[in-house]
Amino acid sequence: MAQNLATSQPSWKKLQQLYESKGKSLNLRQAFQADPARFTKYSRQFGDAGLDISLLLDFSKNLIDDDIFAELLSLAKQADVEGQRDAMYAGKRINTSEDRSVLHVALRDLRGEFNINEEGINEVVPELKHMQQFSEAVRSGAWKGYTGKPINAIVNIGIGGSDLGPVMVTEALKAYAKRDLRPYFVSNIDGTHMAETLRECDPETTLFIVASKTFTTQETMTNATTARDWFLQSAKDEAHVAKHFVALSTNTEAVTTFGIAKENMFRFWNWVGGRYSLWSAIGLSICLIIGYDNFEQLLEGAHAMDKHYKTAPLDQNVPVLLALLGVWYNDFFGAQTQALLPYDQYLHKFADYFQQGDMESNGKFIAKNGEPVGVETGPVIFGQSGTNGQHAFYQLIHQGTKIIPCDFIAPAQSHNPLGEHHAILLSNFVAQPEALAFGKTEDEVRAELGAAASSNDFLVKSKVFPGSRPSNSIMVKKITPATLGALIAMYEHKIATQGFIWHINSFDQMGVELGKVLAKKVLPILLGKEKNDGHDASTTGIMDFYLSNK
Ligand SMILES: O=P(O)(O)OC[C@H]1O[C@H](O)[C@@H](O)[C@@H](O)[C@@H]1O
Repeated sequence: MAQNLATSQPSWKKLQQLYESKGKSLNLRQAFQADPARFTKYSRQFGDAGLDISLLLDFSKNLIDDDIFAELLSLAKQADVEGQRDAMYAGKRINTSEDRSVLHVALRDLRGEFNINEEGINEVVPELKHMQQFSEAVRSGAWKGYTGKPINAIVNIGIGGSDLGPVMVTEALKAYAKRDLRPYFVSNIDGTHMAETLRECDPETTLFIVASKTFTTQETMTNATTARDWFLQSAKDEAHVAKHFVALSTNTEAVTTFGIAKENMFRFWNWVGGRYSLWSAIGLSICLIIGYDNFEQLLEGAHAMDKHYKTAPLDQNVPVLLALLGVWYNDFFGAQTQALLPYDQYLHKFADYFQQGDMESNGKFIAKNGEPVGVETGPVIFGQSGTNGQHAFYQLIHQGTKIIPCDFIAPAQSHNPLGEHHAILLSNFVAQPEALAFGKTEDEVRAELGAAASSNDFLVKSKVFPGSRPSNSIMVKKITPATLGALIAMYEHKIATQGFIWHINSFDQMGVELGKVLAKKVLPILLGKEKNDGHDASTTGIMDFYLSNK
């Protein structure tokens, strides 16, 4: 099995040589001067006329040339990205540690085009119908609270994948939101999160959605119990819970034990990973806020990207190209991070969402064969909506000592075309990658400063931008539900492709377990039910401090 490790691919060694011989010193000014066709060569478009999706990926400002690009594509071939991708679409149990198939693509395959055969697949469309009926009843006011009033606040109680997707998408598609239905998302076990939310809610008009794949997550169960207690303080009668609490889960037994009726449960299946679950029943809050038809458009947009990823040749395949460029920096340049920089205020949660999407998927040190992976795996994802990031951390991206590959993302059309705002926003979206790629030389700085340059050499040096700092520019026509669906699916497939190359299992998340187990062990000490012993000196010291200060 060792031959499956990324380092055993012949192209891995060739890429190392290419990095040494020219990658690390590649100069983007010279590359663009030498090749007038560079943009044409290193950009791709993805579109779907029916869904009105147009997407441009310009990857010409990357530290690649034709040899490097060809070798990256060979790496994808040698790592059998296509075979692993096909196994995913075929419902093979590619999540080998948990012996599960990985079928979020099935959630978006409403017409059964992928012919996937797995338990539960036939229930996808009926479950969507259930979501449609329920969301329409709530939105129209036909669904009434226990005193006969319509619902005006939705509180989604969930964490991780049962929170981040709905939060990100409802924010991203706020332009489509029903404004008299206020969305809240309570995730943190910190009582403040629930308390502050409840302060703004009325028990007579609030709908709680308890979202948890497993329905055992401590934060979610504790928050849901607190919400139910709060509700019952007013409603008194447990029979009213049915009008105000619904559950999204794979665990019917735990849902009914919690007291939520079966008909108020929206199901999904264990082949839906938490961080890929916004497309399932976990998306109910999205349906409620933007309406079912828009939710379906989101699914259709993702499906269009799923078809592209499944069928486009590697050198035309947008998620594959993004993945290969990421591997190039992550594994050969030693880049530790990847910045996601959407120039769209509605996408202000995009980077937060893909922190889980990427870091939980690819933060792995063991390869699928049980050996140490031997290469650098997933990057640290961070980001911020433009232009805010520019005034916060871009200094380091432009002039720091680290290489930070950036994805700049922007829509051509704004939902809020106020005066010149959008043109100004886009001028920054265009200028930042340009500045990163081409920089400013010492000669240029001297020419600009004139006489002042000769008296202050440090000033001159401080104003130099080294350039040749890599970025992708991704432009879409507009952030519609379908386009957003395609964008999210694009990154999902990018992440999966990298996992395929690194030969890791991108679909489990064992790394979240140990902390949870230890928290359960120390809780009785913090509650004063057990003595503070049995732990290391540091852990004991922290708990002592807490116990004497609480
Ligand atoms: O939906 P659940 O089961 O409550 O899980 C919530 C989250 O828990 C853990 O942190 C991980 O398993 C995540 O992948 C998951 O999204």
